[in-house]
Amino acid sequence: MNDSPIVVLTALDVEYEAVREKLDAPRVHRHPQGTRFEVGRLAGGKCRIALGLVGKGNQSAAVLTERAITEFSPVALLFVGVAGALHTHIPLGDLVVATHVYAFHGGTSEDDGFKSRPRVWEASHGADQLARHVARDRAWADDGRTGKVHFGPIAAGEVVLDSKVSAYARWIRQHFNDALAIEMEGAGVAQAAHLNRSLPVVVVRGISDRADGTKETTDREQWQARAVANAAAYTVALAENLAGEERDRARSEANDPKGSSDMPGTTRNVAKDNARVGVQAGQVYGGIHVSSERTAPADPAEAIAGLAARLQQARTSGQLDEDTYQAAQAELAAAGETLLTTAPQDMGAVTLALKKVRGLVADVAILAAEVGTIIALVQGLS
Ligand SMILES: Nc1nc2c([nH]c(=O)n2[C@H]2C[C@H](O)[C@@H](COP(=O)(O)OP(=O)(O)OP(=O)(O)O)O2)c(=O)[nH]1
Repeated sequence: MNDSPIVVLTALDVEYEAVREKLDAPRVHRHPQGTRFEVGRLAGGKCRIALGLVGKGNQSAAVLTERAITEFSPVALLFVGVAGALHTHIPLGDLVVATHVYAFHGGTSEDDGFKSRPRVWEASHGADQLARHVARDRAWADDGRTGKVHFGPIAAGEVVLDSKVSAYARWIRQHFNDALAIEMEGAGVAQAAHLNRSLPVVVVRGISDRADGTKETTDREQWQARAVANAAAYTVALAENLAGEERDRARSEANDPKGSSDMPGTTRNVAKDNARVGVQAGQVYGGIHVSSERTAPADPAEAIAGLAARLQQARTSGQLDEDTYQAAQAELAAAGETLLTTAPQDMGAVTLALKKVRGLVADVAILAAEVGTIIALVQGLS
């Protein structure tokens, strides 16, 4: 089953903290270029979240969204943050979920004035439907939250709007009249998701100011923390639902109901060494998995090299945090080196290093089992 996480991105520390506190013992996942993510399961839930901080603005949001997608291959991407309301019927603390995101800055300046050339990204149908379902269900608001969820366009630009009468305010009212909220990252995130096979993305914003000249006051009244707490509660419920749908999809793919009764769920043909396996079938129903069954190499050095590659994969997929990964690789390298320089009857040091690796990767059962197999191989040498 696909255990890819759902990536949740935020711009401000207050937003990051609101999501982080929903995670059970998150582990740091460090990208080689220094970006730090935290990966963990939702407390009391099944969904795995990779949480990141992209900072303010569409440009860094786009670059770091791309980075997060490459790093985690998520099943969906959620952006959680605060925003200014553009319509007076949306009170502070309510949520706006983007049906589409306008990048409102595009345009051409001509002799007779500025002409709008916006770009727009629409939420995927499935994600939009699920987001509305979670909003209706309101289980996320069980702890007494009162915020309402509104669905509509969000305008994303490069300025913090804090006026009702400025040129920007007039521009947005005139050209993006149906936008419910304004913020600074949605366009970058949506663009990056679009460039990655239109990965489903949902932008969730808690309304923390009215974009009308009173932002300083509402900020002082802690509306950012209050609004984003609502947004985070809703978002984690949405993440659980998205992950649940993904599990259902994977399960139904595995037990395809169209499968014929005389075809068993799983047929295993294992070829070893140079043997060949042929399959003849008129019609095959259900998911087909073609894979070579990995048989453990008999050579411990080869087995150690293979394990090093799988440690790297586990780090990339978020199963191992950066510090654990580095420590395990260091012990494994020591084991590999000692193996090459030590007489077969004196393999104690190699076994000890491998046992340390096994302790470090104990949380990932398949890796721990693989280390166990290598230990047995090494012990067989002496
Ligand atoms: N464009 C825009 N973004 C907003 C507004 N309100 C709001 O919360 N946001 C979102 C998008 C940004 O991630 C972030 C900007 O808010 P901020 O509090 O950091 O803005 P600021 O630069 O005035 O804050 P400060 O550091 O000067 O205190 O919050 C708004 O009215 N316009």
